[in-house]
Amino acid sequence: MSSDNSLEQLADVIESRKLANGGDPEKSYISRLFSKGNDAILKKIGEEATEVVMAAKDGDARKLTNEVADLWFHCMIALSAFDLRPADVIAELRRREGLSGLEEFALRKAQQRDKDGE
Ligand SMILES: N=c1c2ncn([C@@H]3O[C@H](COP(=O)(O)OP(=O)(O)OP(=O)(O)O)[C@@H](O)[C@H]3O)c2ncn1[C@@H]1O[C@H](COP(=O)(O)O)[C@@H](O)[C@H]1O
Repeated sequence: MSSDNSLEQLADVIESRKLANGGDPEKSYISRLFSKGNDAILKKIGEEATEVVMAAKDGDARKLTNEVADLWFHCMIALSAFDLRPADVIAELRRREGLSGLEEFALRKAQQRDKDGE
């Protein structure tokens, strides 16, 4: 199974856990998080990102894998809250393929200068 498929399958589960789709905060962690609102979801992303940094600093590869999984999972809940899908993020990454980060940065700065000069 491709990783794209795994992410899309998890996104389907997350979608099904929305309260509007019958998700039950008593039975589902995801539904409980949705019931707490966007701030709670974003707070979890901040916590999980910090845990990723700590695991990497500790040099603990297994912990890093677990923490990145937690981070991706909570980012997917945030995407779902904004009615976005993993495919939207993958499309954005594909759009960037072949464009060096440094080139992209220079392009963005030039566009900003043009905009400021308007
Ligand atoms: N991939 C995950 C997944 N990853 C992490 N988590 C939960 O995310 C929570 C956050 O972890 P923390 O380390 O912050 O622990 P916590 O107990 O919440 O800590 P505090 O917030 O209380 O500080 C934990 O309860 C994990 O169980 C997940 N919960 C669900 N899934 C997937 O979502 C599916 C549906 O889950 P439910 O919505 O619970 O049915 C599952 O079958 C899984 O496939």
